[in-house]
Amino acid sequence: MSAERVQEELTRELGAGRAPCLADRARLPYTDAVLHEAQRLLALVPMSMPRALTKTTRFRGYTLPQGTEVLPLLGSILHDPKVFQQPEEFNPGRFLDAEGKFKKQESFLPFSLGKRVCLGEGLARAEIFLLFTAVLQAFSLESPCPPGALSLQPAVSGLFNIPQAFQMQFRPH
Ligand code: HEM
Repeated sequence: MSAERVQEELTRELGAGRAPCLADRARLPYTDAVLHEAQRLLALVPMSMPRALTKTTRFRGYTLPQGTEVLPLLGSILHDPKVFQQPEEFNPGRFLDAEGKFKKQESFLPFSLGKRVCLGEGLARAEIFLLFTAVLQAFSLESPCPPGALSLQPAVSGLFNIPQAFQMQFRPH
């Protein structure tokens, strides 16, 4: 989906007026979908944190001895083509149902899951929503070069996926 189209939809949904608060999330499904899709595509922590097996385990025909290090590949879940078709494309529609309501995806796991799930998930999700909605409601964002020329591939990929640096113009609405 083109950057212009996403921005148009966001401007339509957010409108002008006071900056949204967390209670507004439910009435801003498109915005929520855009923020989920940005997190999915970036996959900030692609390998989660290393684990070690506490006991010898049989898995898919292999015997893995106690102590084996395991790296859960969150990036491969977030880019799984069986769940997210054309996973390298930015498409907020993945998180919307036919009526335009926000649709949860079980495979949306940028914060991992289980006992060691990210402790800051609630805070991070709140901050992302509040910051982006406040900025997008007050400004139009424009790229000095054609948005299609910007690479969505991370500049560095390791423990974290670090996005490419790019320039952006902020114009007040
Ligand atoms: C978009 C932002 C963030 C993402 C995508 C993220 C993602 C993650 C991931 C994937 C893990 C590894 C979980 C695992 O081992 O299975 C983790 C762990 C952790 N995160 Fe975050 N995180 C974010 C922001 C934050 C913030 C803002 C805080 C604190 C205020 C935070 C605190 C922690 C802590 C303390 C752990 C270790 C939990 C444990 O091992 O028990 N994170 N995070």
